[in-house]
Amino acid sequence: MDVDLVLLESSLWVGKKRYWAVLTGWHFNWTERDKKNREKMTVSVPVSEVVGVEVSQRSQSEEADREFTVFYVKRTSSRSSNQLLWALGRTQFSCPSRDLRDQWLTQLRMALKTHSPSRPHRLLVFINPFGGKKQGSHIYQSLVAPLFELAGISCHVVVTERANQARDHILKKDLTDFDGVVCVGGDGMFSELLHGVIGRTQQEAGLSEHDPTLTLQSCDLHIGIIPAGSTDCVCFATVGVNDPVTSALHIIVGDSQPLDVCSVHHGSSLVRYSVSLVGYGFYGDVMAESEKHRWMGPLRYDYSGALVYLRNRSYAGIVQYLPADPQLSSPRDKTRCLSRCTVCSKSTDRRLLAQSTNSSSLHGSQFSSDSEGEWVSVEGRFKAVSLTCMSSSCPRSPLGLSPSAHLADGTGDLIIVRDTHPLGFLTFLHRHTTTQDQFDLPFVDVHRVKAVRFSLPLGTEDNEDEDEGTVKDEGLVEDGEALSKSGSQQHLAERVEERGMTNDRSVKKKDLSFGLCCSKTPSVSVWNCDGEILPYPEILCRVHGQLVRLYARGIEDRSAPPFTNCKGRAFLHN
Ligand SMILES: CCCCCCCCCCCCC/C=C/[C@@H](O)[C@H](CO)NC(=O)CCCCCCCCCCCCCCC
Ligand SMILES: Nc1ncnc2c1ncn2[C@@H]1O[C@H](COP(=O)(O)OP(=O)(O)OP(=O)(O)O)[C@@H](O)[C@H]1O
Ligand SMILES: [Ca+2]
Repeated sequence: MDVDLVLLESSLWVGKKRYWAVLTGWHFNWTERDKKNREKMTVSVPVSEVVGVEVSQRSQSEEADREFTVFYVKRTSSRSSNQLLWALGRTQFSCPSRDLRDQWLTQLRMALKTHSPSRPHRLLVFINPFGGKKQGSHIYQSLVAPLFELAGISCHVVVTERANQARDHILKKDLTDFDGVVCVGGDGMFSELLHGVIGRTQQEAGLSEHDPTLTLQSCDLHIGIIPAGSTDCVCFATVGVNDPVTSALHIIVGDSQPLDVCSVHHGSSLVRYSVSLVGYGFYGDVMAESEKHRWMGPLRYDYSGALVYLRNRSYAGIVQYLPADPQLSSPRDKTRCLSRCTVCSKSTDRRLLAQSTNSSSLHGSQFSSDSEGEWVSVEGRFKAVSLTCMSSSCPRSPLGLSPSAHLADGTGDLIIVRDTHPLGFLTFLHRHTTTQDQFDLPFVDVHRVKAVRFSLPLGTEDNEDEDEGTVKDEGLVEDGEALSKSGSQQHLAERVEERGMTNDRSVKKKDLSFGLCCSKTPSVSVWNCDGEILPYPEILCRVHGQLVRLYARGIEDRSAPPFTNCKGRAFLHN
């Protein structure tokens, strides 16, 4: 039963105003009282959102000895975008006596310990000094580190010197002291942490990541994201805004958001994990093109997007998918996955039930296609084929690639854009930036799925060397590790070009060797996997429900009804 017992209550002063303050296990409330002792507005802070409590920093004086300051999460609106931000609120209280001040300090600190137990105490922080606008180190030092210090979190900070350093650190070093890992960077940095955390967990559980039918072990180590990249899609889609202070506060209060992860396989090897976009055709070509223009920073995507759009390419392929249960939800049901989403909670319940009824546990058990239903096949020419495990909203597209996708329902949304005239495709793209339905177009289909397979029709040029062997055989996976960006990304991009798959330069290369017969546009594209290029078209994707946990709580619903206090009176939530 949810009994909200009073731990401490007394009169307190804030400036010249007198308040009646009440601390229960769940809330710290203070209500202004006028001279006639009538109650005015109450401010209420959930104990779970108290960041810290401090004695007065002023030089010792009798007055200062009776003061304490409470720091807490305060919700504000961004002036430019009207998004909900979290900021640090602070209120300095003055007590009638030093004794009472000490009681408040003790009770508040105790309430924090007992009623907010999932907070991290020690974090491993990786800063990419070169992500986005190269502000990672500055953002961390000026905005984040002071908040962690205030909250009593101790951090081991690694400023990366190379790509994949964070991933390798997580895979190999002793992590026993850490409650979570945090990246200061963009989606690429998040992806490093994702691969490190999943890989480490499977190593310790003795499970092979390469077998797409295995149910992987979900990861306990939480991941925090301080956005400092170019797109920061994972942060935006799980928090609702790209703001370092908001993200730092979600980490401090120990929020926990499960997240679906898609494993991408080629031949008999795992290639990568993805949480946001596995995209072929347009998004693959944009990523391949944008790697050549990294120096432009975040603008490279618009520039490359326009170039690729103007090329007006489409690609032949066979898309097969395993549909999710249509009774549970639909990508066109116009709902949004918000904080405490019921669709995701039901998925959690089903997972827990499956675990408890399975004699051992779900981990390591087989995902059998037979028991999972029938594969559906679609063959044709496509402008874009995209799979996303979540909405993939970002500042460029505030509702995302699939506005009704769920963060933690164990499914992904497959978006198939068939070949169409350029104006139609532009309409589709443009709708990502508005509230218009991008799926309400005759050449677009969207399906909620558990797995996807993509292959090339027989006779497609790339088939010649595609079926030669696994990814490993081609030397693209080193020691069974997932592919990585930057250094190896460069290498991959070169290989892509050599194979004449993505861009005009590659066509020229082919022209040199094959003459006129190959002056047509490339017949295959590449996959964009959360910003990484996969230079072979034939892949199998499987969605793993709630494989990792982030320090986030999903997007908060701004239209939620106002809180009421224990006496039923309306009050302000800080
Ligand atoms: C008319 C305006 C159309 C604007 C269309 C905007 C659509 C935006 C959709 C964004 C979806 C982001 C999904 C997130 C993916 C991340 O995991 C990944 C890693 O960070 N980022 C990208 O792949 C980065 C992908 C970036 C894709 C940018 C595409 C920009 C298209 C611009 C088209 C211009 C046409 C102009 C015609 C002359
Ligand atoms: N010190 C480093 N030097 C070079 N590359 C690095 C370094 N540290 C990390 N990286 C790599 O840089 C890549 C890009 O970084 P990051 O994701 O932080 O920024 P971004 O690409 O600008 O943002 P986004 O991924 O959101 O588009 C990552 O894939 C990461 O592996
Ligand atoms: Ca999902």
